[in-house]
Amino acid sequence: MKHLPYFCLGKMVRGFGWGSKQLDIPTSNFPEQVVDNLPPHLSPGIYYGWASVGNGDVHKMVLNIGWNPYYKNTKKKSVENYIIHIFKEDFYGEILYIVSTGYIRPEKNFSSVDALIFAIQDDIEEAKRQLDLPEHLKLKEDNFFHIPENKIMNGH
Ligand SMILES: Cc1cc2nc3c(=O)[nH]c(=O)nc-3n(C[C@H](O)[C@H](O)[C@H](O)COP(=O)(O)O)c2cc1C
Ligand SMILES: Nc1ncnc2c1ncn2[C@@H]1O[C@H](COP(=O)(O)OP(=O)(O)O)[C@@H](O)[C@H]1O
Ligand SMILES: [Mg+2]
Repeated sequence: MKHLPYFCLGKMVRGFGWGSKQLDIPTSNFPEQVVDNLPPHLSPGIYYGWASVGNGDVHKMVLNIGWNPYYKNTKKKSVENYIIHIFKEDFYGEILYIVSTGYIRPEKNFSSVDALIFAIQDDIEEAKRQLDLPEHLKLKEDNFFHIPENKIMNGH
């Protein structure tokens, strides 16, 4: 996609609480300000890229932009990341820095929660493979991940 890579950052907020409870795949959700400021040409769907919590280590991630059709969330567009790393605790309120480097697929509806989980696991495997390719790997070292929190103006 020609508008990638897409860089963005924001303070993590609470979502619907479905990610860890029902799917065992927690997703850190961006605030409304980030969702409303997405470039219009960035299509909803599943992406992969790199993420860092509060200037910490940079990890592989998968990103979902959309309306979670399985949960019939038609009202509120969400932008959420599963970071491919085990964290010891939650990090609500911290700043998440991400860069999306590639697109996987559109959001879909599923006939069961297990089918949704399998699809997300496939996305995670695809992300891991793609992000090892040099064109994606190079973004892991981008200076964007080292912007100190006190230098961030208006979320950019
Ligand atoms: C990589 C990835 C792919 C996803 N794909 C879909 C999808 O195709 N359809 C869907 O309804 N939800 C999809 N989801 C969204 C989950 O339904 C979502 O993470 C869940 O609703 C958690 O929401 P919450 O953070 O508000 O609790 C995806 C999430 C991730 C991280
Ligand atoms: N690997 C991870 N990726 C993303 N979020 C994680 C991860 N591990 C722990 N978390 C925490 O889990 C929270 C999200 O859980 P989730 O069940 O999706 O709830 P919510 O609906 O509030 O987003 C994140 O905000 C973050 O603090
Ligand atoms: Mg979430």
